[in-house]
This record gives sequence, structure tokens and C-alpha cells, in this order.
Amino acid sequence: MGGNTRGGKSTKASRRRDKRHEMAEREAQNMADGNKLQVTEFLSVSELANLMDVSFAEVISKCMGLGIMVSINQRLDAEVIELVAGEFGYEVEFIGIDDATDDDEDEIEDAPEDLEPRAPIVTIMGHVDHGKTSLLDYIRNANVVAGEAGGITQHIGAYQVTTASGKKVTFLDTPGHEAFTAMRARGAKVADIAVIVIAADDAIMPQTREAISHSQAAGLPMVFAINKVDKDGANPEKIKEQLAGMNLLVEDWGGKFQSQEISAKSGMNIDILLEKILLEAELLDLKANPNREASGTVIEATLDKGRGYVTTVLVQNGSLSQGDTIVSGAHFGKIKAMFNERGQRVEKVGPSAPVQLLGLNGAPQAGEKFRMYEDESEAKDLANRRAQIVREQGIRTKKHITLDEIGRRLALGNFKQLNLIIKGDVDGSVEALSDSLQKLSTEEIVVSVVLKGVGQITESDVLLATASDALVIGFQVRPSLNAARLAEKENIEIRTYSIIYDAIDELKSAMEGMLEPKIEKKVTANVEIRETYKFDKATVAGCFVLDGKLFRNSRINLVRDGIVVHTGELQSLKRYKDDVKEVVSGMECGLSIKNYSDLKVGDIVEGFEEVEVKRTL
Ligand SMILES: Nc1nc2c(ncn2[C@@H]2O[C@H](COP(=O)(O)OP(=O)(O)OP(=O)(O)O)[C@@H](O)[C@H]2O)c(=O)[nH]1
Repeated sequence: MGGNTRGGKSTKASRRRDKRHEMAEREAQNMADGNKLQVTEFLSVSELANLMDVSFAEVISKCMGLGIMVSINQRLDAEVIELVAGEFGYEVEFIGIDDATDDDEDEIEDAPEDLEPRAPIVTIMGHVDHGKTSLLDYIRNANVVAGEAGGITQHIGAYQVTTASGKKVTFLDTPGHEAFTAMRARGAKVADIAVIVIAADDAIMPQTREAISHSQAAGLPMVFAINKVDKDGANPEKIKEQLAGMNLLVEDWGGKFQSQEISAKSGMNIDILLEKILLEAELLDLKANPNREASGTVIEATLDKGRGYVTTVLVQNGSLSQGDTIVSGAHFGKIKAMFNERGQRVEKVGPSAPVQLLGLNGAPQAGEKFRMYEDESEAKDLANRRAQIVREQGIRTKKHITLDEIGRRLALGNFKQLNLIIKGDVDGSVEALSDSLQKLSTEEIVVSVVLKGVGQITESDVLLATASDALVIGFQVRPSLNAARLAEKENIEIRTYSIIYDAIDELKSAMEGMLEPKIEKKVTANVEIRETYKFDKATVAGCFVLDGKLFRNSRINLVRDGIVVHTGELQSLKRYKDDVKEVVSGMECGLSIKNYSDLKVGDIVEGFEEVEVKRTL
């Protein structure tokens, strides 16, 4: 600690320092003020008891009364803390790790006269192979105007170019919305504008739709780059028509969205695209104050053998200089050197500039905010405290919306919008489901579909759910293995249904706050079909149990490419020649399905049982 006692003058910086210390102290202790508790999430039972000045036994017994078994050192989540504190007559205010350890930067607003225009920050998204990389490469290579020495030689995660009209544009050099969404899932707001690349010789594809949904969810203005117009078979009008079909009317169709036909290969019209981006930026009136301490977002960070941690950051406000001390998440350091995207050393950079820097003591995650601190020991302190919180929270993840949570949030009265991501096996059912679910909107709560589409539930769906706090609804489809893992890690609820009415009914009940205990399918095994044989008209499959336990009397779904093609029962289950009652993970087995013979290599036989699931609250 230290630093706030020096000198008597109350400069802006020292006031900030004092405020920070106050915050830090508060965070360190968590505060009980009258009947109000200010706490960081995940207090332990004993800490909560201390704050309320009651014995931990009383807290434990209250928890038991709520049906939750806890031990004295167990950390409680926000919901439980709220309930238990309520029982003791306390109101709870949660302060997040950032609030708890952040300074008051957000409170010190820049005076309008200090603000200066800044360059727009642009992200490029689109379907695989539609030309994102080619476009980024073309702009990177072509836009070296006179006076801007050196080409862009380094891939540092972002680069800035000067257009023919002399204005600057910063591009995030991480094509694909995964990176973008992952950042957004962490709360980072980096890009100002999204360029959606669509190949004119193709069509609006699933990832195009996803990119559009991601941009809309983030509230980013979009510019459509209709690419590959040099190719035979390119049909830009068809793309515009398809966009119109999605309610996205481009300007030459009388709408508000800018679009530009380009060739990322030949460079045709890319200058016009850049001008359109700048036009969009003008409407946004982007400004920042270059004369203050720097703050911004980490774009990427790596460990370099010779140079230590190398971090690319995007300065979003203020200016960053060599020698400054910054903190990002749980890491800090004094900047030893800075390099631009041309590999040149720079001493100082201002708003919207990407820069690679050396000197941090670790690698912050992409999307993590960073901020400059005047006092190195203070920075160290802050980073260490954060590291401590991160360690404590390590096992916990953010709580996202679940079906059970809907009623509770409604009861709290501040739940205005329920976001859904809907995936289904065919377009018709997706549309039907999405229409019906949207119609469930009431005066209190709007049901909003942030993404709908055909096919398996993917990692990127789960990422979008994380970023937009959405529930994922699958109709006759399943999550991919990676998506399921990610959903578990991020606490995203994926509900899968095989009857549209069930989905509507459940959501409706949840929204009416009266979700009944229900019978739910619990998957007990995933078995992969590796060979098939025809045998007396029936098809017998040679299989491998990927995980879980498959029982002879299990009910099963046959899943092909993530889509449920049949639901029924087993006809037989064998190990070698013998009938068996069950097979477990790692075993080979033979099976056939009752009254069903269309088995294919690669299909997954998913065994499930039906269990009663209680609402948790
Ligand atoms: N003829 C023509 N080909 C193009 C154009 N733009 C890109 N391509 C080609 O299309 C292919 C895919 O381009 P990429 O830039 O790799 O596409 P991408 O969207 O970045 O693809 P991923 O990185 O796989 O998502 C490459 O073979 C490019 O050469 C264009 O304007 N005209």
C-alpha cells in the first residue's frame, strides 16, 4: 500500500488514489453498514456470519432451512448470500471484482472540451472462406500511405491504417467471431463497427447469420462487404435479396445498411469500403481524451522465450507511454518497450491505437481491461488482491440464466428480457418454435431470440449465450461434445426437446413462476456405431461405448450429425455373442434397435432414463 499520504495537495490523481484505497479497504473487509451488507460474491459461511455478527452455526442452520447443506468454510453464491442475509434482516449489495478493486475511472468523466475524435475500431466477421483473412491482408498490405514508413509486418492482433482521405481506421486482426464473442463474453467492448463479409458466389450461410446476430447482440453497426464479385457466378443482388429476407435492407434497396461489392483478391472497391466504414464512424461520433492516463483492452498476450510476456493492447482512452505502469486483471508491470504493428519501437500511443508491449508479469486474457497507475506499488497491490480473488473464485463461474432462475428473477422485478438461442433439426420447426416462444412475451418480460438456426448446438452458440446471458433451446438437436463441455464450464443451460409443445409449455410455466417438478431425460450413455451388418432384415451395429452406461432396457435416441433421427428402445444388447444387461464406457458391444433398421456408421446411440427433476427454488 502507500502513496496516499505523500504531500498535502489534493490533485486529481491523489484524490483517485485515496478513493482507490477506500475501495480497496472496503473490498478487503466487505462492509456491513446498518442493515446493508456490501460484499463481493462468494463469501464463506464464516465471513458472512462475521459480517452479520451472528454465529456461523446460525448461518449453517438457516442454509439447512433453505435445503442447502454447507460447511463453515464453504463459499456461498450470490443467491444464497442474499437469501440468508435476508433472513437476518440484511439487504445485500454485491460489488464485483472490478468494482471491488477498480478505481473510480468511470466516475471521472472527461469534460467535453477534452475530447478529441478517435479512429473507429473495426472487427471483420463472416462465414468460413468468404474472405475475412483476404480482406484483412489486403487492407494491411495495401494501405501504407506515403509518410507512413514501413509495411505492417507484424501480426499483433490489431493494426491501424491510414486511408486515402487521411483518416485512420483500426482493425482487429483476429478474424472470426469466436475471438470477438469470447472477448464480449468477458464484458469487453472493443469494436465500434462490424464488417460482415459475404461471398457473392455463395449465399448467406450459418456463420453469416451468426456474425449478424453477434453484432446485433453487441449493438454494433454493420457494414456488409459483398466479396468475390470478380468471380464467375458472383451474384451480389442475390445476397442483398437474402439480407432483405432477414429484414436487413441495404442502402441501394432503400434500407439503412451500407454495403459494398468488393474483391478482396484484386482489391477492387476496398477503398470505397473503407470510406463507408469511416462514414459509419462519423455517425458514431467517436471521441476520447488523449491527455489522461491510458485505459483499454487486452487483445492478446503470449509468453516469448526471449522477451517475456508480450501483450497487445488497444488503447481506448488516454495515452500510454513507455515507462508507465499498468494493471490488467491480476497482472501488472512497468512498460519496458512498446512496438507498433510495423515492428517499430514507439514511445507513446493514443486512443484507438494497438500496441504490443513488454513488461507485464503475466499474460492477461484477451478481453481483459487494463489501466495505467501512477504508483507502481499501488499497481502491484491491486494486481495481487485481484489474484487472490481470482484464486478464491477459481472454482466458481458466473451464474447465467436457467429455466429455474426465470421465476426468481421475475420475482425480483428487474428482469425485462429473456434471451433465447434456438437450434433445431429443420427450418420449419425452428421457425415454429421461435414464433411460439416469442409470443410468450408479456408486459413484464420480452422473449427475444438472439439467434436461431438449423443444426447442432455449437461452441459458438454457447459463447453467444454467455455473452448475451441466453438460454439455449435445442429441438431434436444436441450440443457437440465441445459445446456441452463449454456450457458446463460457463454454466449455460441447454434445454433439448423433441416436442415443440413441451418447450413452449415449460418456458411458459417458468415465466409464470410456477415450474412444476418434471420428468426429464437424463442421458446415461453415448455409444458410437462403428460397423453395421444386415441380419434377418434387422440391422445390427458394432459399437463402442464412448461414455456412461447403456442398459439393455434403456430408452434411446439415435443421433446423426447432432440431430435426433429416431427415439425408441433397444431390441438387443450383446457382448461378443452373449446377451448382456449393460455395457460401460470403453467397451465394445453389439446392438439393434426395436423396429428400426436405418443405422449408419458414425451415428450415436444415446441411452437415457427419465428422472424427476425438482425446481431448485
Ligand atoms: N476470386 C476471389 N477469391 C477470393 C476473394 N476473397 C477471398 N478469396 C479466396 O477465397 C478463399 C478463402 O478466403 P479467406 O480469406 O481465407 O477466407 P476466410 O473467410 O478468412 O476463411 P477462414 O479463415 O477459413 O474463415 C481463398 O482461397 C481466397 O483466395 C475474392 O475477392 N475473389
